[in-house]
Amino acid sequence: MKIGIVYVSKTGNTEVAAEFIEDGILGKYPFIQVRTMDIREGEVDVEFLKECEAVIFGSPVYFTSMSWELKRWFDNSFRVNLQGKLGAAFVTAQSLTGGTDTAIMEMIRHMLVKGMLVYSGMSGKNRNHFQIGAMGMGKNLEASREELEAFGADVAEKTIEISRK
Ligand SMILES: Cc1cc2nc3c(=O)[nH]c(=O)nc-3n(C[C@H](O)[C@H](O)[C@H](O)COP(=O)(O)O)c2cc1C
Repeated sequence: MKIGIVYVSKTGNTEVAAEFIEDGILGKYPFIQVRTMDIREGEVDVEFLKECEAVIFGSPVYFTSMSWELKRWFDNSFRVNLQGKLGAAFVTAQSLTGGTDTAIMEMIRHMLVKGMLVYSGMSGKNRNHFQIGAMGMGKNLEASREELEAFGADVAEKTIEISRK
């Protein structure tokens, strides 16, 4: 089983969040092959993505939107077929009310256009959080570690559940 984490990070926060999510997946499901892929570093491996059962997208919030680099990736990757795969989204931001929801919704819209099955990560430990996706506060990401790890584990659990059906 494979899960890809595709993200943009300029000052490192979203990268750390991606690593927390990866830790959360592997901490509970060490048999899953997880790859974090930084768009700015050209790390996205399309062949790996095609083999994934789930793909998690991450972005910093830029003026209440996803980053333009992730938008560009979606725009340029219309031939990357992710149909039927589970999708989930996370952002990092400076402010709780700084557009985290709107940025996540933009990412979700792109996943829907790709025919992905979108999952919020809202069950188990995150029952009262992450109603549409996950978020970490950029200035103190360590405070979000536990939630981001739980989000990763939760997405992995749902991926396993769906794949067994
Ligand atoms: C151009 C720009 C626009 C930003 N706009 C917002 C915003 O609208 N709301 C918010 O909460 N944070 C905003 N931020 C803060 C970033 O979302 C936050 O610092 C994020 O964690 C950066 O992620 P990175 O370190 O992975 O690049 C903005 C930062 C930049 C550089």
